[in-house]
Amino acid sequence: NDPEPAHLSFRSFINALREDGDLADIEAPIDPNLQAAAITRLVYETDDKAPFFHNIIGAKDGLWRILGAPGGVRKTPGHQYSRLARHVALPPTASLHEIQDKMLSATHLPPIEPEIVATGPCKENSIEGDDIDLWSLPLPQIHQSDGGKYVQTFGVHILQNLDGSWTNWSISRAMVHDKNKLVSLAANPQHIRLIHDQWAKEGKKEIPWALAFGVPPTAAMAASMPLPEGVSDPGYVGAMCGEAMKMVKCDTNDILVPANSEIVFEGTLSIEETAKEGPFGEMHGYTFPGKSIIGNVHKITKITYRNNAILPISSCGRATDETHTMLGLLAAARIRQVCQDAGLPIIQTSCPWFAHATWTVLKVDTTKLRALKTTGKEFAKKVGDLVFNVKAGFAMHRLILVGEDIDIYNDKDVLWAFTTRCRPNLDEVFFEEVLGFRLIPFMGYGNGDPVKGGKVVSDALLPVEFTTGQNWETCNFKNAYPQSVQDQVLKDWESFGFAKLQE
Ligand SMILES: Cc1cc2c3c(c1C)C(C)(C)C[C@H]1C[C@@H](C)[C@]4(C(=O)NC(=O)N=C4N2C[C@H](O)[C@H](O)[C@H](O)COP(=O)(O)O)N31
Ligand SMILES: [K+]
Repeated sequence: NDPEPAHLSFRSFINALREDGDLADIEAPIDPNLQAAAITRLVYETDDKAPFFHNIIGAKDGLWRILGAPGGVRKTPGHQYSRLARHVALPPTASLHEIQDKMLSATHLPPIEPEIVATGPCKENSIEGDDIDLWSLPLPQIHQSDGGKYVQTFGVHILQNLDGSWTNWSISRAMVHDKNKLVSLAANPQHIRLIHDQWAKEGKKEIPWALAFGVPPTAAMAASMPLPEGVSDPGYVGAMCGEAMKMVKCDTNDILVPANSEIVFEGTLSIEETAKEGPFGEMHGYTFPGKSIIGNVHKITKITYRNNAILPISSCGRATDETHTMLGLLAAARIRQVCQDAGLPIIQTSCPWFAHATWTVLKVDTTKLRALKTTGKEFAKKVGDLVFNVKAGFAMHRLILVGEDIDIYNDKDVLWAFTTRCRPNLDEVFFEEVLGFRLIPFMGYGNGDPVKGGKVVSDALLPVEFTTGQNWETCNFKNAYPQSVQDQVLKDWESFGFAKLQE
């Protein structure tokens, strides 16, 4: 067991899940070819416990056990988001808004730079040079039609800009390309792409790189979040946790990795060498068999790993997996921050799972809105012009504006407001000149430019909310009856033979 708490140690995190009754310890031999990912996929689709595979067929010398669904959702009422909460040292009952708040909490704090330690658990074992043969490892096949073995679906890529003033962590998938090579996808406007292009412009041939699996959970959350360019993840996470992240230097380059990482791939990201990447079962729920694109090649010079190392995997696809609960939720969080920093009256933002991280719902402070003396059209354009031109907004293709009476983390509330308060076309502002997200099928496999436009701000605020405020009575049990009648109904409810009401 690690001395660090769950948010700072992947192993402590797994133990915390077990204590929460949120871990399925699976001792049976499990095939890394499809079986582990298929179990993980069904876990996401049934909101069940995180699967921990102790006996992966083909595992040797401690490589590896597998943990699936690190950021999945639970069906346990009141504890639906406890796995995400454990990533950020919040209680298992934490709400999505509280998890977003925690991830935004260091936005205006000075960074707490990492502490460099001489060694750590990630150095317990190593393989280097010609001894590296990824094909000999129990590589997971995540989906049947993937173009290769996606060993990387939940590790953290670590790169620095040219002068080392910025360290970027990010999660991007990568598949095995050769015995010591991976090929990854990171397109514009991702920071891996931006850093890659910076080095290329200086005529460099390769970039020092590391890929750390099984990092402190808070680090995985930060890696999934679009922090502003130039904000180093280690210092941000240090400020968030109130203590320096313990990092060790790679043996074959100067990149720093979390000292208790389960597995570390050290090496370089090639500037010139590219290879076919994909297809991959995507976050929007589709695989287009046989469709591959060109990715960047990473060359591994050394692998270091803990005894009995654990590989985390995300078997992404139809909701609800980490590409919705982390990518979507945290992009929405940054959209809130960007709006607030621009002085817009946005108090909460959500990313409904059913929208597969293509929608962000923004809750507006309509008292402040009325003080702006603006109209729906004007306000929607203002929000879209801001959000669709910052990195945090790149994956989102619809923003929905709603008032305070909507619980934006409740799908029924969101859809009720959207279907009844937003008049198609008249209450919507369309954006065709902004960056679009190719991975969404209506973009990459649809009509029109795959990487430009196709975005909209849907104003689901009624005009009266811009002038004098809500003038309607919601026609539901809580709002259409006097409290005395509601109390009587609730008192009699079960005695009349009805089922116990959920809280
Ligand atoms: C949590 C998560 C986030 C992901 C991905 C995944 C998971 C689990 C997996 C690997 C399962 C699936 C794909 C899906 C795919 C989108 C991609 C990717 O392959 N390429 C990419 O460019 N961005 C991805 N992200 C989003 C990315 O981490 C965030 O955008 C983050 O802000 C990047 O950091 P910077 O802002 O500092 O640039 N992958
Ligand atoms: K990031």
